[in-house]
Amino acid sequence: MDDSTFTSHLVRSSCKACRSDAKPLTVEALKEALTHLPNWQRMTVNGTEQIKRVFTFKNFAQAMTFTQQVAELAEQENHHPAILTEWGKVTVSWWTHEIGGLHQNDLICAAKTDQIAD
Ligand SMILES: C[C@H](O)[C@H](O)[C@H]1CNC2=NC(N)=NC(=O)C2=N1
Repeated sequence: MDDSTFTSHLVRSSCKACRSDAKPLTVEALKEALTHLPNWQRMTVNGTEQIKRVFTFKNFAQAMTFTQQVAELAEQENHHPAILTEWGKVTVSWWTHEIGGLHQNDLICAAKTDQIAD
């Protein structure tokens, strides 16, 4: 599957309400997904797997506008990231609190975050 087919499927999806017994992404599914979302990096924070991307901007105001757009996405999807807004730079991290790890919802939100930045 090419990148745009994979990511346009994610962008057209919506987050599902996630319970603590929801299935985390398998290692293979995550690896495959990240080949199509190449700007996102896996990382582990206090034992929790997350995906993170740094977005760059010309100034603080543009970084803040993007931050607000990501906040609106989070409210629409009822799925919420960690966001660090700095001068010219916004760091967005997605993971699923309910399962303490990565879920399909995080891929959907990563693809939608990319779309906001494009
Ligand atoms: C009760 C409410 O639906 C949940 O707390 C939602 C809200 N936003 C969320 N955001 C994220 N990233 N993970 C969650 O598990 C989550 N759960």
